[in-house]
Amino acid sequence: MEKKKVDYSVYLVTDSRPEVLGQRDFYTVVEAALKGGVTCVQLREKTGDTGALIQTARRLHEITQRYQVPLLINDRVDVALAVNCEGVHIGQDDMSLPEARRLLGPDKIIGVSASTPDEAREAVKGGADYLGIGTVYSTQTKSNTKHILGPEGVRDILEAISSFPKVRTVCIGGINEENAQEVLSKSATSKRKLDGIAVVSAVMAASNPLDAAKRLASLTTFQSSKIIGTRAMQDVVSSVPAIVKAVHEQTPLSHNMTNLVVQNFAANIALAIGASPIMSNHGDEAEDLCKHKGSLVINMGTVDDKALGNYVKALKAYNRAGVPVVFDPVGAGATSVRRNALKTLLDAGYMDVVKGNENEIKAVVGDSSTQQRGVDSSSTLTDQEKATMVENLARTKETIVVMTGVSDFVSDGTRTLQITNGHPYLASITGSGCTLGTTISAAVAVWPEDNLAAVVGAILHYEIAAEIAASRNDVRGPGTFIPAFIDELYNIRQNTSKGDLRWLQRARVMDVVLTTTKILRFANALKIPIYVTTQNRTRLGDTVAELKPHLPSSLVKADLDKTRFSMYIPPISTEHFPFLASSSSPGPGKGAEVAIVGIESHICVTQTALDLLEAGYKVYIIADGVSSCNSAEVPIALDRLRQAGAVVTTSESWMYECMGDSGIGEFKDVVKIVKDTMGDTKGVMEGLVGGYSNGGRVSKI
Ligand SMILES: Cc1ncc(COP(=O)(O)OP(=O)(O)O)c(N)n1
Ligand SMILES: Cc1nc(C(=O)O)sc1CCOP(=O)(O)O
Repeated sequence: MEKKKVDYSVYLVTDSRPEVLGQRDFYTVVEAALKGGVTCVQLREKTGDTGALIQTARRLHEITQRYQVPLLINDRVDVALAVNCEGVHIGQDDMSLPEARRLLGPDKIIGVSASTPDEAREAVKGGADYLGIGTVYSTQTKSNTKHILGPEGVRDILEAISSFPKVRTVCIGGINEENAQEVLSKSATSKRKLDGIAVVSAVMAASNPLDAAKRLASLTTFQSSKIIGTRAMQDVVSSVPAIVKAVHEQTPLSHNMTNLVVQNFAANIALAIGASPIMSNHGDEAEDLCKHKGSLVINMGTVDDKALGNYVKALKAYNRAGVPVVFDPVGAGATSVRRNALKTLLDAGYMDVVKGNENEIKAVVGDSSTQQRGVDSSSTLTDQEKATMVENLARTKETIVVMTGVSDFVSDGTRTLQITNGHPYLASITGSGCTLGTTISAAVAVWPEDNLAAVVGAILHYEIAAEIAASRNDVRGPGTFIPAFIDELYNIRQNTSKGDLRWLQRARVMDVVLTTTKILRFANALKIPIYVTTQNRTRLGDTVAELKPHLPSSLVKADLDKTRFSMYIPPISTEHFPFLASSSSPGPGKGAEVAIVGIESHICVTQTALDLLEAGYKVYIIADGVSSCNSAEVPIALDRLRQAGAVVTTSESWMYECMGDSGIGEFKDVVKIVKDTMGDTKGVMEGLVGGYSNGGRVSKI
């Protein structure tokens, strides 16, 4: 058994104690686990004399050999030598690694336990073949565990050994069917991920060890490259340089099954961004190609029956290998042939990213209201509707959805971003949408920990290159744009690899405005007056476009530009909200309530709230509707305002407080708003739990 080829994906560590095994026969249980798909076995016996241990090891080795699975002995080099099995696993307090290597020789496997980055570094430098990284979660199986690492601690260790690509890694401690995928995906870094999970009780104590092993094997094989969780938009954008650099350094294989029109262009784009393209439309080749751990693009631009069969074969092969697939349903709504092809492909497997223009995404959703003409990209939806469509689709399909257009919308079902980079020349050349798919494929291949960030990175790389190319003096139209575009894709990745990130200053990414939209829809339903201000409009920009449909003139009582940080400026302060204690002018009256949403909680929101409180008003701060460029400012500002007498609450809580009674006529409308925005609210609130708000604001970088 060649040690380099050992599969560590489902690593069984045995335990023959009755509290784990019950009355069952030890060998029968291990053999059932092997039948279920265990790929490596460690004999771990903490008691008993050496003679008995050698006997057990010898018998177990006969079994594991039949399944061509390596047997390793926990702690005991002497026993491994006596039975001539494949190797040992040693802990930090056991025989030293150099001594074990001296006794076992270069061909035997030596695994070493690591619970810190230092221990891991030392073990890999000392020549360990694999690391057992633990303890991940608390466990009943081992009493003297040191640190509970969680997936993040495992990730730190993987990070620490990123320059040792040959050493293999498994995690151990409390791993089971429930948490296996989470650990595998959350611990992955851009450079490496775990090679497997090591379990004791999840198999040894399972009522059906064969099925338990089978399920664990399927979880590790289908290790998805996506993580659903909420991070601030800034986190997504801050990963972009590392993503572009990772493509440059890792040269991932981008396997394109694409239409005849763009094959050559797609290969050139892949090379320009640093990927390694292969244009293979033969489904049977996928089985070999997916082993390179790159990614697959299925672009159904010139689909026919034969092509469809090939796509299905390739999709299944990549899914089996857990390697990402980017799907471009070109022209999906145009003909019944394409609609059927779309259905076949969606039923055949899992797509990590679905990318299309508005009509194509509508076809994926199953909306046949628009008859698509060819592969055109006409638009009937508002930005808000597009954002909602990609978000809902991403949530139901548990994938990343990209809707391209003048603005691109990207969502993982929780985080929804709008990107407004690019240049009209992209719409004047053939294959620009298709080759964006190629660019995305390279990014998701190197950035498994966050597919959304990978997709955003790819879009920014692609669209900013287009902007820079279009602004060059030598570009006079779409024809001269193409070579300049390829050059700029190349320049961006070269510059990024040298740390020059000036290109990224052009990024225009917005978190789709979540809470403020909800609050405005609510204000519309209940006819609550709205006051709008902007801070130095000419320099910092107008109120964001997404909010405009929710700002009818009948409700907007003031829309002012200001330089003062507080919104409490004339005529708001003089006519609408006069100082209650001294003013005799008509105002909303004592006890009138004002809810505040908006940006820079520690500046404008704070100053406005303090002024209104001083003037005698009851002030609600909608915590999930305020933000700051520096997220650490938000909780400090909210604390201060709470102490000053403001009510700090959530959008939903405020809305129900305003209504007071489900008997009111508008109640049904409000419930609909709450339901429509449930996903947004969840995402924003998860951000808040992390200590800050990223909702209700527009952040530009
Ligand atoms: C795969 C794997 N990883 C870690 C351990 C723990 O080994 P060790 O540190 O020697 O502790 P004991 O379990 O032997 O007390 C392991 N056995 N296997
Ligand atoms: C053998 C072992 N080593 C650990 C470490 O942290 O190094 S935890 C552990 C026991 C793992 O058992 P279970 O999968 O039943 O939780």
